[in-house]
Amino acid sequence: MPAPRTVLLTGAAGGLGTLMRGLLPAYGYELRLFDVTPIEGEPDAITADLGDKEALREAVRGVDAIIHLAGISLEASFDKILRANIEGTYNLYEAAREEGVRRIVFASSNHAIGHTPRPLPGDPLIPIDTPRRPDTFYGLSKSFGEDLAQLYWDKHALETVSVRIGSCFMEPTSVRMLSVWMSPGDGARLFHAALTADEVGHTVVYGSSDNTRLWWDLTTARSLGYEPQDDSEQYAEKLVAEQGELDPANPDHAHLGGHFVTHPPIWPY
Ligand SMILES: NC(=O)C1=CN([C@@H]2O[C@H](COP(=O)(O)OP(=O)(O)OC[C@H]3O[C@@H](n4cnc5c(N)ncnc54)[C@H](O)[C@@H]3O)[C@@H](O)[C@H]2O)C=CC1
Ligand SMILES: O=C(O)[C@H]1OC(=O)[C@H](O)[C@@H](O)[C@@H]1O
Repeated sequence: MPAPRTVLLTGAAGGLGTLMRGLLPAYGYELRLFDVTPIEGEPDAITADLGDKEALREAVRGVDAIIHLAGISLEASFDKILRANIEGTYNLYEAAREEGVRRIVFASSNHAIGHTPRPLPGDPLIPIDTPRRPDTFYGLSKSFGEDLAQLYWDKHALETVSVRIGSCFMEPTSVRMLSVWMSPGDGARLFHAALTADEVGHTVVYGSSDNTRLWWDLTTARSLGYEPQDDSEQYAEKLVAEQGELDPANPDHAHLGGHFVTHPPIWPY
């Protein structure tokens, strides 16, 4: 596939979308922005809901690829998750199929496998083909998104890289995040690799930096050409001093999904 140039960025108003709006243009992409929340200073951004099939069809028309970040990013009622993440992602894939878009990079999440026990020091890394074990309706919607991506590859030759993102923020803010953090710079490197790698079919990868305390295997991400540059360990001393090391007897620390397993943060809207 020729390297994409015009890329639709859904969820462009959100935290990750804002970081990627800042970083991806340096790779030569022209971003078309889409979000239900208006974006200040971006008069050309498309302000629409993932439930608006006509707006989606227009938004995807003529783009070379899509980075799909839009949706509810924490736990919410099943009805809300159904509309935004399940139906919304389906609507996006249908629009992409109808308009002949060749590749989607899907923001999946570690919460699709959040109920997996976290590896203890010395245990093997979690492989990419570990069974899905969602920790929330939110994680379940990401599991659905990965299956939808597989269906659209097998049936319609629409390619996807599903990125099971750990935590992509400026800095890690918890001891758990030392294992799952993806620096914004590494996030942009990974999205760029996912947009440009040859023949990805449907490839699932973990999205994180090359953290000293990494829990999962980055082999499939690296196979796309991703070369992470960052490691959360520089933040470890401060965070461990404040919070202590993870305690395997604490249910909030026992699984990949952390407190999403026991006390998931609820989406505010
Ligand atoms: N930031 C992170 O560390 C991680 C993020 N992700 C995924 O990456 C994506 C982006 O995450 P964040 O930026 O952190 O979330 P966020 O909540 O800051 O941004 C999500 C954006 O999607 C938009 N949105 C929600 N429902 C919509 C709808 N029905 N139609 C159109 N737009 C809608 C919101 O307005 C918001 O701007 C999400 O899909 C999230 O599940 C996954 C794992 C970790
Ligand atoms: O596990 C995590 O830390 C992250 O996972 C996600 O899927 C959420 O969208 C993000 O807000 C969390 O911070």
